Amino acid sequence: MAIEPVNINEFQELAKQALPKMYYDYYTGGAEDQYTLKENVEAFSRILFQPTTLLDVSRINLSTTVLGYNLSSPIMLAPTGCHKLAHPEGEIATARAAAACKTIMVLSCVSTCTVEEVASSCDAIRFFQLYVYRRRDVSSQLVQRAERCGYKAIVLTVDTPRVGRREADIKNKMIMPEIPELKNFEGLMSTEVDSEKGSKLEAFASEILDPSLSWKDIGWLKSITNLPILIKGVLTAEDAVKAVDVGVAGIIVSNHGARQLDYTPPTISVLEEVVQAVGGKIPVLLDGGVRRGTDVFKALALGAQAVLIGRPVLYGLAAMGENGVKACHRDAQG
Ligand SMILES: Cc1cc2nc3c(=O)[nH]c(=O)nc-3n(C[C@H](O)[C@H](O)[C@H](O)COP(=O)(O)O)c2cc1C
Ligand SMILES: CCCCC(=O)C(=O)O
Repeated sequence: MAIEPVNINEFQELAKQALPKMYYDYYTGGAEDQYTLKENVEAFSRILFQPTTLLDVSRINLSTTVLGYNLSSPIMLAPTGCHKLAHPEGEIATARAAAACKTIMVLSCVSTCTVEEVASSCDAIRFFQLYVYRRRDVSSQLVQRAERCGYKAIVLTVDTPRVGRREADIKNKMIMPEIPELKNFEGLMSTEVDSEKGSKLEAFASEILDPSLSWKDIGWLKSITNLPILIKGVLTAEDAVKAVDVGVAGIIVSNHGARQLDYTPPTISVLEEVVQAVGGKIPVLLDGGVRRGTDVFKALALGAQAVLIGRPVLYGLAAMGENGVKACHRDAQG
């Protein structure tokens, strides 16, 4: 079916046609029953507008700022792993699209282009997403490399003490990280997995991720970087208050695109609670299920400074490379 995509769902269809089933399932899937996966999208549909009319909308301005950086619209690119599974140019194509769209790209630390390659490919504003490894020295070297090559903030993901049970990946025996290489770790840590059963990603992650990560480690992270730190994976007022107390620069309300703990609430349903707890002290961002402009508007109306899109970027990349990412960023406004 040759279609001219006009929205993210149509890009998803193109990505499905373009990708081997193993990779499409990895990108699109969620954890366990995928209850939260559906809810992330459907919870947006349950919020309706009460529009007022006869307002002058002849001049509108979608631009905003995040941590002082100017964005053309309040839609950033969420960190997602392994872009070379979608397209041979990998994260470089994504970064170029981010630069063209004047938005911020958050580079995943499980990327298939190195932090340096992405940095030198274009002048996109980049944040660096961090997982904390059992080998703290590997985490700190990555943070220092990101800082040296101009990343503007560290996004610490806190919802992944281990990788969620993604049943499609288990069935498919998902072979990432062997193909393609997780280039950031070259010379730092082996990415070979000694497991013939199930998802290699899950086996790899349980070997490397530090499940003891806790609030006290924010102090450690602050001690190794001067960059502002955002915490990604907050879903309650209680954690939002703790995040403010430990002095981070921002919060991302996220359930990891429903790939981690299933039966967490859809992100849009807890946004208001988090925003109220934060009380304007630091910016609150949101990701999870954002597929079009009305979703973005709902998140802003409930207090988010901006949103991030995860899968839409991968669908665009798989369908049409850099141009596809640009088109999906545009379609997320429409
Ligand atoms: C294939 C895939 C890989 C991801 N990899 C990462 C990652 O490396 N680090 C991270 O913090 N979040 C990761 N995420 C979660 C995203 O940053 C984001 O929270 C989520 O995709 C948002 O939901 P959406 O896909 O519905 O937009 C990943 C998500 C997907 C779909
Ligand atoms: C070790 C984590 C791999 C990337 C990831 O976060 C995801 O697939 O959701």
